[in-house]
Amino acid sequence: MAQTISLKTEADADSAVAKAVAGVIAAGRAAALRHWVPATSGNFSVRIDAGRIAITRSGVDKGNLVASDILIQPLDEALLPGSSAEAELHTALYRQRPEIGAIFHAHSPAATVLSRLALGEATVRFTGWELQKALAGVRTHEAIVDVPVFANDQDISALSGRVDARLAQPAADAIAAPGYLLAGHGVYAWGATEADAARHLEALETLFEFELSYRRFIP
Ligand SMILES: CSCCC(=O)C(=O)COP(=O)(O)O
Ligand SMILES: [Zn+2]
Repeated sequence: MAQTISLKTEADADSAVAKAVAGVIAAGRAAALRHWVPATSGNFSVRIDAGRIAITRSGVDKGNLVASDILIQPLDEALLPGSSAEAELHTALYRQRPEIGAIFHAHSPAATVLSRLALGEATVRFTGWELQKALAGVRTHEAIVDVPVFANDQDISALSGRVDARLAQPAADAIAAPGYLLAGHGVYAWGATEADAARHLEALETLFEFELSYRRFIP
Protein backbone atom coordinates (compact mmCIF):
# COMPACT_ATOMS: atom_id res chain seq x y z
CA MET A 1 0.00 0.00 0.00
CA ALA A 2 2.77 2.44 0.96
CA GLN A 3 4.50 1.69 -2.37
CA THR A 4 1.28 2.45 -4.28
CA ILE A 5 0.88 5.80 -2.53
CA SER A 6 4.49 6.74 -3.21
CA LEU A 7 4.20 5.89 -6.90
CA LYS A 8 1.01 7.92 -7.13
CA THR A 9 2.74 10.88 -5.49
CA GLU A 10 5.62 10.71 -7.97
CA ALA A 11 3.18 10.53 -10.87
CA ASP A 12 1.36 13.59 -9.53
CA ALA A 13 4.65 15.50 -9.27
CA ASP A 14 5.59 14.53 -12.84
CA SER A 15 2.23 15.63 -14.08
CA ALA A 16 2.56 19.00 -12.29
CA VAL A 17 5.91 19.54 -14.03
CA ALA A 18 4.47 18.54 -17.42
CA LYS A 19 1.48 20.86 -16.93
CA ALA A 20 3.72 23.81 -16.01
CA VAL A 21 6.06 23.18 -18.97
CA ALA A 22 3.06 23.00 -21.32
CA GLY A 23 1.79 26.28 -19.84
CA VAL A 24 5.11 28.01 -20.51
CA ILE A 25 5.20 26.73 -24.11
CA ALA A 26 1.63 27.89 -24.74
CA ALA A 27 2.26 31.33 -23.23
CA GLY A 28 5.36 31.88 -25.39
CA ARG A 29 3.53 30.83 -28.53
CA ALA A 30 0.55 33.09 -27.79
CA ALA A 31 2.83 36.09 -27.18
CA ALA A 32 4.79 35.44 -30.38
CA LEU A 33 1.57 35.30 -32.41
CA ARG A 34 0.85 38.84 -31.14
CA HIS A 35 4.43 40.00 -32.03
CA TRP A 36 5.18 40.71 -28.37
CA VAL A 37 8.44 38.70 -28.15
CA PRO A 38 10.62 39.63 -31.15
CA ALA A 39 14.12 38.22 -31.63
CA THR A 40 14.17 35.81 -28.61
CA SER A 41 12.98 38.54 -26.21
CA GLY A 42 10.62 37.83 -23.32
CA ASN A 43 10.64 35.15 -20.65
CA PHE A 44 7.84 33.00 -19.24
CA SER A 45 7.40 31.00 -16.07
CA VAL A 46 4.71 28.90 -14.39
CA ARG A 47 4.73 27.74 -10.78
CA ILE A 48 4.90 23.95 -10.32
CA ASP A 49 4.46 23.92 -6.55
CA ALA A 50 5.45 25.98 -3.50
CA GLY A 51 9.16 25.53 -4.17
CA ARG A 52 9.65 25.19 -7.94
CA ILE A 53 8.89 26.95 -11.22
CA ALA A 54 9.20 26.06 -14.89
CA ILE A 55 10.96 28.94 -16.69
CA THR A 56 12.34 29.61 -20.16
CA ARG A 57 16.07 29.32 -20.77
CA SER A 58 18.00 32.37 -21.94
CA GLY A 59 18.19 33.21 -25.62
CA VAL A 60 15.68 30.73 -27.02
CA ASP A 61 12.88 31.66 -29.44
CA LYS A 62 9.90 32.07 -27.11
CA GLY A 63 7.47 31.47 -29.98
CA ASN A 64 8.84 28.00 -30.75
CA LEU A 65 9.60 26.53 -27.35
CA VAL A 66 10.21 22.82 -26.83
CA ALA A 67 10.44 21.08 -23.46
CA SER A 68 14.25 21.24 -23.42
CA ASP A 69 14.05 25.07 -23.59
CA ILE A 70 12.50 25.10 -20.13
CA LEU A 71 14.32 24.78 -16.81
CA ILE A 72 12.87 23.46 -13.55
CA GLN A 73 14.16 26.06 -11.10
CA PRO A 74 13.95 25.52 -7.33
CA LEU A 75 13.05 28.86 -5.71
CA ASP A 76 15.44 28.45 -2.78
CA GLU A 77 18.51 27.54 -4.85
CA ALA A 78 20.98 29.43 -7.07
CA LEU A 79 19.90 30.03 -10.66
CA LEU A 80 20.59 27.08 -12.92
CA PRO A 81 23.14 27.30 -15.75
CA GLY A 82 21.45 28.66 -18.88
CA SER A 83 18.89 30.63 -16.88
CA SER A 84 17.09 33.61 -18.34
CA ALA A 85 19.02 36.84 -17.94
CA GLU A 86 15.97 38.05 -16.03
CA ALA A 87 15.20 34.90 -14.02
CA GLU A 88 15.69 36.71 -10.72
CA LEU A 89 12.75 39.00 -11.53
CA HIS A 90 10.62 35.85 -11.61
CA THR A 91 12.05 33.97 -8.62
CA ALA A 92 11.96 36.99 -6.30
CA LEU A 93 8.30 37.64 -7.06
CA TYR A 94 7.31 33.97 -6.60
CA ARG A 95 9.15 33.85 -3.26
CA GLN A 96 7.39 36.96 -1.99
CA ARG A 97 3.92 36.19 -3.31
CA PRO A 98 2.80 32.58 -2.87
CA GLU A 99 -0.48 33.41 -4.62
CA ILE A 100 1.27 34.02 -7.96
CA GLY A 101 1.01 31.04 -10.32
CA ALA A 102 2.52 32.44 -13.53
CA ILE A 103 4.67 35.38 -14.68
CA PHE A 104 4.93 36.45 -18.33
CA HIS A 105 7.35 39.05 -19.72
CA ALA A 106 7.00 40.59 -23.20
CA HIS A 107 8.66 43.28 -25.32
CA SER A 108 5.61 44.60 -27.17
CA PRO A 109 5.89 47.90 -29.02
CA ALA A 110 3.20 49.57 -26.89
CA ALA A 111 4.76 48.57 -23.54
CA THR A 112 8.26 49.43 -24.71
CA VAL A 113 7.37 52.88 -26.08
CA LEU A 114 4.84 53.94 -23.42
CA SER A 115 7.25 52.95 -20.63
CA ARG A 116 9.84 55.39 -22.00
CA LEU A 117 7.28 58.19 -22.26
CA ALA A 118 6.07 57.51 -18.70
CA LEU A 119 9.40 57.03 -16.94
CA GLY A 120 9.32 60.60 -15.59
CA GLU A 121 5.90 59.93 -14.04
CA ALA A 122 7.10 56.67 -12.41
CA THR A 123 3.63 55.19 -12.97
CA VAL A 124 1.21 54.63 -15.83
CA ARG A 125 -2.19 55.42 -14.31
CA PHE A 126 -5.28 54.02 -16.04
CA THR A 127 -8.79 55.30 -15.49
CA GLY A 128 -11.89 55.44 -17.68
CA TRP A 129 -11.28 52.24 -19.66
CA GLU A 130 -13.86 49.44 -19.52
CA LEU A 131 -11.09 46.91 -20.26
CA GLN A 132 -9.51 47.69 -16.87
CA LYS A 133 -12.09 45.26 -15.48
CA ALA A 134 -10.08 42.38 -17.00
CA LEU A 135 -7.53 43.01 -14.23
CA ALA A 136 -8.07 41.16 -10.94
CA GLY A 137 -9.78 43.32 -8.34
CA VAL A 138 -10.96 46.05 -10.75
CA ARG A 139 -14.75 46.37 -10.77
CA THR A 140 -15.41 49.60 -12.68
CA HIS A 141 -14.01 51.79 -15.45
CA GLU A 142 -13.93 54.55 -12.81
CA ALA A 143 -11.27 52.74 -10.78
CA ILE A 144 -7.75 54.15 -10.76
CA VAL A 145 -5.17 51.49 -11.64
CA ASP A 146 -1.43 52.01 -11.30
CA VAL A 147 1.29 50.27 -13.28
CA PRO A 148 4.73 51.11 -11.81
CA VAL A 149 7.48 52.10 -14.25
CA PHE A 150 11.14 51.38 -13.49
CA ALA A 151 14.28 52.57 -15.24
CA ASN A 152 15.79 49.69 -17.14
CA ASP A 153 18.95 48.20 -15.64
CA GLN A 154 21.40 45.48 -16.73
CA ASP A 155 22.06 44.74 -13.05
CA ILE A 156 19.06 42.45 -12.55
CA SER A 157 19.69 41.91 -8.83
CA ALA A 158 19.63 45.66 -8.23
CA LEU A 159 16.55 46.03 -10.43
CA SER A 160 14.82 43.17 -8.63
CA GLY A 161 15.49 44.89 -5.29
CA ARG A 162 13.94 48.13 -6.55
CA VAL A 163 10.91 46.28 -7.94
CA ASP A 164 10.34 44.40 -4.67
CA ALA A 165 10.62 47.57 -2.59
CA ARG A 166 8.19 49.52 -4.76
CA LEU A 167 5.62 46.74 -5.12
CA ALA A 168 5.56 46.44 -1.34
CA GLN A 169 4.37 50.06 -1.09
CA PRO A 170 1.43 50.53 -3.51
CA ALA A 171 -0.28 53.93 -3.71
CA ALA A 172 -3.17 54.26 -1.25
CA ASP A 173 -5.44 55.96 -3.82
CA ALA A 174 -5.13 53.35 -6.61
CA ILE A 175 -5.43 49.64 -7.33
CA ALA A 176 -2.06 48.02 -8.04
CA ALA A 177 -2.03 46.39 -11.48
CA PRO A 178 -0.75 42.81 -11.71
CA GLY A 179 2.31 43.99 -13.58
CA TYR A 180 4.98 46.63 -14.08
CA LEU A 181 6.92 48.30 -16.88
CA LEU A 182 10.66 48.52 -17.51
CA ALA A 183 11.38 51.69 -19.48
CA GLY A 184 12.34 51.02 -23.09
CA HIS A 185 12.30 47.30 -22.32
CA GLY A 186 8.82 45.79 -21.81
CA VAL A 187 6.21 44.56 -19.38
CA TYR A 188 6.01 41.95 -16.63
CA ALA A 189 2.53 40.60 -15.87
CA TRP A 190 1.39 37.88 -13.50
CA GLY A 191 -1.65 36.07 -12.19
CA ALA A 192 -2.85 33.36 -9.85
CA THR A 193 -3.11 30.95 -12.79
CA GLU A 194 -1.67 30.77 -16.30
CA ALA A 195 -5.04 31.91 -17.66
CA ASP A 196 -5.07 34.92 -15.30
CA ALA A 197 -1.51 35.89 -16.25
CA ALA A 198 -2.37 35.58 -19.96
CA ARG A 199 -5.51 37.70 -19.53
CA HIS A 200 -3.60 40.30 -17.53
CA LEU A 201 -0.83 40.48 -20.15
CA GLU A 202 -3.37 40.90 -22.95
CA ALA A 203 -5.38 43.50 -21.02
CA LEU A 204 -2.29 45.50 -20.06
CA GLU A 205 -0.90 45.40 -23.60
CA THR A 206 -4.21 46.63 -24.99
CA LEU A 207 -4.52 49.34 -22.32
CA PHE A 208 -0.98 50.49 -23.20
CA GLU A 209 -2.10 50.79 -26.84
CA PHE A 210 -5.20 52.74 -25.77
CA GLU A 211 -3.09 55.05 -23.63
CA LEU A 212 -0.57 55.70 -26.40
CA SER A 213 -3.36 56.59 -28.85
CA TYR A 214 -5.15 58.74 -26.28
CA ARG A 215 -1.99 60.67 -25.39
CA ARG A 216 -1.68 61.79 -29.02
CA PHE A 217 -4.87 63.81 -28.57
CA ILE A 218 -4.26 65.41 -25.19
CA PRO A 219 -1.69 68.11 -24.53
C1 LIG B 1 17.00 39.76 -26.92
S1 LIG B 1 16.12 40.68 -25.75
C2 LIG B 1 17.29 41.00 -24.43
C3 LIG B 1 17.07 40.18 -23.17
C4 LIG B 1 15.67 40.35 -22.65
O1 LIG B 1 15.29 41.45 -22.31
C5 LIG B 1 14.74 39.26 -22.62
O2 LIG B 1 13.59 39.44 -22.29
C6 LIG B 1 15.13 37.86 -22.98
O3 LIG B 1 16.12 37.39 -22.12
P1 LIG B 1 16.30 35.83 -21.86
O4 LIG B 1 17.64 35.73 -21.23
O5 LIG B 1 15.18 35.43 -20.92
O6 LIG B 1 16.19 35.13 -23.18
ZN1 LIG C 1 13.26 41.44 -21.41
